[in-house]
Amino acid sequence: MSGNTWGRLFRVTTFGESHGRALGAVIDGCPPGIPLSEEDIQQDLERRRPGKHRGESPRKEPDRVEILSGVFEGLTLGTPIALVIWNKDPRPSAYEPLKDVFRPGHGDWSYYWKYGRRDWRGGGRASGRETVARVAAGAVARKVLATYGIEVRAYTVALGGIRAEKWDPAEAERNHLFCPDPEAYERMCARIEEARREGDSLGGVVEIRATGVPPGLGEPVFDKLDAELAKALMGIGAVKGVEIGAGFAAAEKRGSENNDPLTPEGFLSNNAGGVLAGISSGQEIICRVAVKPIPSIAKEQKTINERGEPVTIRIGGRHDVSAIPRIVPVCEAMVRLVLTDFLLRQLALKAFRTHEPLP
Ligand SMILES: Cc1cc2nc3c(=O)[nH]c(=O)nc-3n(C[C@H](O)[C@H](O)[C@H](O)COP(=O)(O)O)c2cc1C
Ligand SMILES: C=C(O[C@@H]1CC(C(=O)O)=C[C@@H](OP(=O)(O)O)[C@H]1O)C(=O)O
Repeated sequence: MSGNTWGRLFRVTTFGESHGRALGAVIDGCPPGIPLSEEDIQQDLERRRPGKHRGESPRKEPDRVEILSGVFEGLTLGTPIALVIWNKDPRPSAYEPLKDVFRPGHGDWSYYWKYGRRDWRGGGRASGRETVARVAAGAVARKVLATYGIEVRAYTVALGGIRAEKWDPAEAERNHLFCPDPEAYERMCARIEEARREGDSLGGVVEIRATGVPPGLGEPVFDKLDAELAKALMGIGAVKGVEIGAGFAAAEKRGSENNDPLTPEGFLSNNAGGVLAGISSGQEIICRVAVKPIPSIAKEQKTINERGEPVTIRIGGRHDVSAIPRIVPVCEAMVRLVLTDFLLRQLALKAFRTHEPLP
């Protein structure tokens, strides 16, 4: 396994480099009969696309997806779905001066040691641009999950030290805000602008919530739902930590505070974040990811080149000040891929348990 494929029953392979010809995904295992159009996928890609706001990379990528296979007369066929997004605005020449220099914090150094050579054009496959393919695949998962009433939404809850105090997704959606607290949103935007002027970058925290998840999704030991969520989210570039439910705060609580009491009307709290013993409890699934500041910054940094010589660099080019907000739809996509895979596994188990006849 080359590490480019995700999932067991709903399998996703992504391909492509940031400054190559195209990126894309092949999805194997999507059930037949799901309505799917390029427009369905496009709406998710639009939220991730660079160049929309100040503080985001100004690279102008239309990020138009083409469905090459697996869909006929507007419905999935059950056969592999191939999606492609052509790169329209690569500018590899901007990376010529960095060709043999390792940018601190990026994948240049570690890719060099793994492969012995690397695509120096913008981080190649280590680029955040790879996530366009995951968001495209995640849109297909969104359509599958919708047939069971499962929805996933994510928002930024902290950025550059500013915390959201409110969770008002309806308001955020109405005004296209990446943060569910409009007041914190304004301060976050100002903080991004400030960091941009200083030639620096910012990190933050994204919270992802999944509603409508039935109890029973997950596996008991290695493929625990929380383990797979953590793996999927940690697999996004710049993500450095994952919490489920109370997460690290659970370590500070007593059992009497941390347990979620059960009543005939349901659970009284959700410190578990919707996962018990690796299997969904039927409560909302809640995860948070810690996103590090963007490594490519205009401020002066010390590094070395491939000959081991010391070099001082200031990185120019078209970089985001923060992976937030563009990472928000990527987090949603990854959670959708995990839930879709587990939904299909549980449906297979349920059909067997109830001995549903085959045609
Ligand atoms: C949506 C998104 C956008 C990103 N934009 C940039 C960027 O403009 N410049 C940059 O140097 N890194 C950017 N990154 C972060 C790097 O891709 C990431 O730091 C790199 O792959 C190294 O991986 P690691 O941070 O997980 O160690 C972005 C990441 C994501 C997910
Ligand atoms: C192009 C996208 O993000 C890129 C992520 C990225 C990186 O190093 O991660 C670096 C920048 O690209 P470039 O290689 O052109 O300098 C960003 O623009 C995208 O997300 O579509």
